[in-house]
Formats: sequence, C-alpha cells, structure tokens
Amino acid sequence: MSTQPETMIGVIGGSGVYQIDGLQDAEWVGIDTPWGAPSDKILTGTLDGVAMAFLPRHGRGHVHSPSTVPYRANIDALKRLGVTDLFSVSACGSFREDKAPGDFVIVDQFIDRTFARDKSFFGTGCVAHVSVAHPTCARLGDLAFEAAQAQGVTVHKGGTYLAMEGPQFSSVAESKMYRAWGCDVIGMTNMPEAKLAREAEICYASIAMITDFDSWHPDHGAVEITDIIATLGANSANAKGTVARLPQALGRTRAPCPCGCDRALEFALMTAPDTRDPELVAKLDAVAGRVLKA
Ligand SMILES: CSC[C@H]1O[C@H](OP(=O)(O)O)[C@H](O)[C@@H]1O
Ligand SMILES: Nc1ncnc2[nH]cnc12
Repeated sequence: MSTQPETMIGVIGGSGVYQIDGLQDAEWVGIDTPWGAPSDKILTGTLDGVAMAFLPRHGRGHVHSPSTVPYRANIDALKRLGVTDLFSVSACGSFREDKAPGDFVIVDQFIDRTFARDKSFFGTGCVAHVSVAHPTCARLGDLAFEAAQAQGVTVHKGGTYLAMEGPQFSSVAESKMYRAWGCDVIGMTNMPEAKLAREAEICYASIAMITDFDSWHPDHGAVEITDIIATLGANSANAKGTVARLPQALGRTRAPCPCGCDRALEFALMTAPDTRDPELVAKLDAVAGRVLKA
C-alpha cells in the first residue's frame, strides 16, 4: 500500500467562473472555519479519479466585492477539506500590447497594493514569517500552462500581477505607472490569497484571463465593466476546459513539492511554545497543525 498522500485539486473561480462541470459525485458542501464563513459552499467531487474542490471566489451570484472576499476563511476551508494543490482563476487587465484580451497569463510574481484586507493567519501570540519571494508554485504553473495550451488558448508563461484594492478601476495615471513598473496584468483578488495559501502550505498557481487593456492604451480607451463582461464568456469556457485537464496532469498520488511550498512553515514560527496564545493556536489547527503539533 502506498504511503504517499493523495492529490486534492482546489480551484478558486473568479469573475465569470462560478462552477465547474463534469465532477463525479458532485456535492456542494458547507464548511465553517475559525475565520468565519467562506465565500460560498464548496463543490466537491472527483474528475479522472482525482479529488477536486471548487470555490467561487465572489460566491454564486457574485456577492462579495474584492475587498470583502473572506480570503482567510476560503484558504482555511480548502485546507480543512484536504486541498494540496490550488489553482486560482481570475479576470485581469493587461499592461502589454502582446498580451491581449482572451489570452491567459500564468502569473509568477505580484506587487501587492491592497490595504484593506487581513493578510495573515498569524499575529500576536503566534508569529510566523514565510517566504513569498516566489509566491506561486512553478510546478503547478507549468502544468497550468500546458493545460491551457492543450485547450488552444494563447497563454503566456510568467508575468507580474499588480493587486489593487478596488473596487473602482485605476486612473490613467495609475495605469501608466503600473506599466512603467514592469507589471504585466492587474486584478483585485490574487492578494492576499497567494500569501495565505503559502502560509497554509498549499501549492498555488494563478491563471489570469485577460479581459481588457486597463486604461493606459491610447487605442482602447478606459476599461469599462461592459467590455469585461463581453470577454468573460469565452474566457470562462476556456478556463473550464483548462481546469478539466488538470487532474490527469497532476495524477492521484502526490510527491512532495520540489519548490517546497508544502513545507513553507517548517522554520517560520517565531513565537516560543510557552508564550503562544492558546486561542490563536486553536484557530490555526488546519492551517498550521502540521508544525504546531510537532
Ligand atoms: C468583473 S471586473 C473586476 C473584478 O474581476 C476580477 O475578479 P476575479 O479576480 O475574482 O476574477 C478582478 O480582480 C475584480 O475583482
Ligand atoms: N483592468 C482591470 N483592473 C482591475 N481588475 C480587473 N479585472 C479585470 N480587468 C481589470
């Protein structure tokens, strides 16, 4: 009998992606967490023999704004369910002429300009510092790239995602500044999601689907929600097709991540065991149980 852990693929669907199709034994399950309720119930099931868990980031019906998405509850709930490998699917604007609406970008870097969100599971009474120098999992990113290519999507490997607070879009001056900073795409939701996934030792890749040229492009005017909605339909079909290819690509049994995302907390805890806050430690049972029990 194998002692290797089994893969469970998590998918967080963004704007336009509120469910995925084709799961066997599909069931929407409600999960409560010490950080509150997640954005919605989570759709669980199997695809090609691999366990899957899908969570609509904004909730079905698009209830949560980027600032009020319960990011900590979402990541905790997925961890609690057993998710090992997490793919974020999200809409974004592009700062690059060669990255056009309809294209996908496999994001590998972020600039986090969000400011009104809880960004960590840790804090007073249990302090931890994880590395996010490489905030996404290269192994998952490569698999997502290949899956999108096989789906026939024009997909770019690597790119920097500017995470803004929103919900309003950027001014022309901001858009030009982010472009000058070297950013490739912009969205409102991948942070703190990616940081929290790292704290929870879940491998995380971001599939960003371009819907617009934000507001810098002289030939395209300023981004409007109507333009975004027009592109979301095709993007969402391609996203679902890409996601459906992931179980076969990952396989059922799981080896430790070569990037080390699944061991991010190994040396991260700073607070001495005898000075830890028992209440916070109890809340960290799913996210950090592996190292807190040790
Ligand atoms: C619908 S336009 C703005 C909205 O779309 C993106 O959401 P998500 O990342 O969840 O696909 C963007 O970040 C904004 O939240
Ligand atoms: N231009 C843009 N800015 C921020 N979030 C977005 N989501 C889709 N397009 C966007």
